[in-house]
Formats: sequence, C-alpha cells, structure tokens
Amino acid sequence: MADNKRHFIHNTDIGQNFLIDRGVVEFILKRSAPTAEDVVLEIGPGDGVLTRGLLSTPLKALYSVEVDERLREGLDKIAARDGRCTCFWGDAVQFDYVRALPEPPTKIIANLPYHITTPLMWAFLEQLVPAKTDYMLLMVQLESAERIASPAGHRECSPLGITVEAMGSAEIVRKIPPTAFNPQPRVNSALIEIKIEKNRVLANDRTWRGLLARSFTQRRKTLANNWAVGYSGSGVTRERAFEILAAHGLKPTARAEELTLDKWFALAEVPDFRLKNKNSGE
Ligand SMILES: C[S@@+](CC[C@H](N)C(=O)[O-])C[C@H]1O[C@@H](n2cnc3c(N)ncnc32)[C@H](O)[C@@H]1O
Repeated sequence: MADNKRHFIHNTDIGQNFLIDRGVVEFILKRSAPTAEDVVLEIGPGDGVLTRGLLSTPLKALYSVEVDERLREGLDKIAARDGRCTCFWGDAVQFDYVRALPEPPTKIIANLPYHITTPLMWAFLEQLVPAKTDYMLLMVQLESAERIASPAGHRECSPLGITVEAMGSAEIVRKIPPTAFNPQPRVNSALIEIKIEKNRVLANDRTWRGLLARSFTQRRKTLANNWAVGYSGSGVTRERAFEILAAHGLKPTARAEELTLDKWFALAEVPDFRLKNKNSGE
C-alpha cells in the first residue's frame, strides 16, 4: 500500500481528495460512534484512511463502494485483515444497495466524492432510509452542506434539503479547510450530520418529488409560472395556480424558497399535483 500510495495519481475529476488530517478522522469516529449493532456503509473508501478508522470501532459490518479499480489492492488487503469489511466495486450512484448489500446499513459514514453529492443523497433517501438507515455523517462541499441544512423558507433551501427536513434533521457539525486533504480541494468542506426520524418513504413519493422539482425549476420565478409550465399536462394554468395559492393563504407572487414545510405538505395533497407512484397498482 505504501508503495502504491507514493505512485498514486489522484483523479480529482472524481473527487479523489484523500483525508490526511488524523484529527478529522478521529472527530468522524467520535461523532458517529458506531456500536456493535451498527452496519456501516462507506462510499469511496479511497486509500482506506477512514475505512481503517471505522474498523477500529466495534461496528458489526462495514460495506464500502469504490469506483476506481486502481485502489483494489490496498482495499483488498484491509478487507483480508478484517472479516467485517467488504468492498463492492462500481458507481455508487447506480449501485443497487438493496440487492447487493447482505444487510441494510444503519449508518452511512463517508467522505463523499463531491461531484455526485446530490444524486448520492437521493439514492440513500430512496433506497436505504426505507430499509434501515437512520444516521449519516457525510463530508461534502461546504456550499452543498449549507444548502442541505437550509430549512424550507430559507433563501438557500432546495428540494433535497426540504425533503431531509421533512424526514428528520440536518446539521453542519464541523467546517473543514482544504489543508485536511491531499491533494487540497479548491473548495471548503463540511461534515453534515443527518438524523432520520419520520416520513421514511417520502423520497419515493412521486407527488412530493414532482412538486418540489417543478416548483424549483427556476427558483427566482413565481410558483404560478413554474407550475403553469411543469403541470401544463395536468391542466394547471396560471389562473388555476393562483386559485391553489389563494386557497393555501399564499400570495400570487409566492416563490418556492418562501414556503414553510407545512405549506409543502399541504400542497402535496392538492389533486392537481398528484402523480402515481411506481408499483402502486393505481
Ligand atoms: C473524497 S475521496 C475519499 C477517500 C477516502 N475515503 C478519504 O476519506 O480520504 C472520494 C472517493 O470516492 C471515490 N469515487 C468517486 N466517484 C465515485 C463513484 N461514482 N462511486 C464510488 N466511488 C467513487 C473516489 O475514487 C475516492 O476514492
């Protein structure tokens, strides 16, 4: 591994900024505190710095998903030394977690490849939260962390952040400077902690996802304009949009970023916005 490490050429196009600050690894382990009951998923184990740290805790099993085969030798050695660790190979966004993992993870603890943060988070919410996962501690770009932790009604809020808020909580627990990584990323990073407490299948609800996606299509435009475009196939005109807004105590000029979580839940009940769920038999 040491020899590999010396000659390894990091591919920063796929987020290969490896953690070198031991203090940050220790912080992640202390904060996430895996117990003997925890099955942990790590995305992008890389050179294994966090993987080895996680294996120093009493966790029951550790599954990791890595895309870069050049890292296979080092990761195979780690797995060979500790039977609790299994590495899967492939693209973590396309990965079929439910079928491939022997057991659903209770926790996801990872230093994510930043360029795929949003699709990965949706994959976790769609596949793993309904199965078991109720805790995530993720290293992401600071800007993404701020968006995810922004509650509905806040300028920076987003469909992903609002969905996380509806399912539990998201908190930035530590900001991390570029010097914690090799090579250093051009952006600041943050550890975001997500706790799932309710609405575990919400991310699979097509009506909810469709409403948020269509409402935020052009975030500086009014909801009436976005709905008239996004729901034109369902017959939602600007006039009908004004009626829906008025019925919910909202101004005709309301924009997606102004709505509270209660309003989103109420709007998701409006028949005009209803989309059938896959496999619902409806
Ligand atoms: C930020 S590095 C983290 C490496 C290591 N865990 C650490 O903390 O230093 C991100 C890792 O994700 C891997 N990666 C990038 N894209 C991926 C993808 N689509 N699926 C799985 N792993 C990916 C990279 O190869 C890299 O090892």
